[in-house]
Amino acid sequence: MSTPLLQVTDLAVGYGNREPVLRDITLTLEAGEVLGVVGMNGAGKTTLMRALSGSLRPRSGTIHFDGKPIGGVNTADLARRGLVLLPEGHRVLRPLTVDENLEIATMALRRGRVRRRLREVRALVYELFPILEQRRTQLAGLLSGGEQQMLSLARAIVQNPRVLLLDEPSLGLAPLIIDRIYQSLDSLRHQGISMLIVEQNSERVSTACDRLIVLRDGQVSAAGPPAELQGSRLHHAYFG
Ligand SMILES: Nc1ncnc2c1ncn2[C@@H]1O[C@H](COP(=O)(O)OP(=O)(O)OP(=O)(O)O)[C@@H](O)[C@H]1O
Repeated sequence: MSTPLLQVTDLAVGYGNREPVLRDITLTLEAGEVLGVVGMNGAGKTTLMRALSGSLRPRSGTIHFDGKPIGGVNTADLARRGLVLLPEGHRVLRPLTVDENLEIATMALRRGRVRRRLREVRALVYELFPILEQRRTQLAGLLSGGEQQMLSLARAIVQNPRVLLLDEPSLGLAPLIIDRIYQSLDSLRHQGISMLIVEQNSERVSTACDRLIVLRDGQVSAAGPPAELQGSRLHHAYFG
């Protein structure tokens, strides 16, 4: 079997001197796969994302990306290697226009050929989200919540990810907009981007992922194909 893109083994993560929030976390993300991670409030989902994206150092255990250990590697270096986090909430530069938001994200890539990359990025992003093209000269802070989430996702895509870590991409959005976001995730998947999607509610992510992992109280309480994690099994995994 090929090496998984992400391999997390016996991971423990915590804050300060307190007891670890996450314990014994073992999971894999294969190339081309979409993995859903769900669980109720406080289960540790965001903490997992922080550990995977380099903002929290593991207490113990290992994280490998593309076969190499990455525990302790910082977020910017991980993004350059292709492991990119879309954090919770809409991270856009509110006083700048949509187009400027894309431009800044592209310039942050540091290497040359920014102009050419910017042309590619615009073509890709505006095909994925035609509404953003209509709004390209509008200030990001004046966009709707859904449009800000699209722009936030666009800024992540600019970084050319191999793996996208998405922390509650549907948070606070209307059902129609959530569908729009998930459609775009589906097309990114067809472009070869692997994803780990965290959601509090399993309903929407279950339709989009190959495998679902449930976290409860900092540990994996169930894992399997979404079709097998439903009803009382899912309820028990969430609540015990
Ligand atoms: N910066 C922090 N400092 C200390 N404790 C924290 C910090 N962030 C989270 N925690 C604690 O870690 C535990 C897990 O929180 P986390 O945010 O990872 O859960 P979550 O599953 O993402 O919840 P939510 O769905 O509400 O975002 C909680 O008990 C929380 O209080």
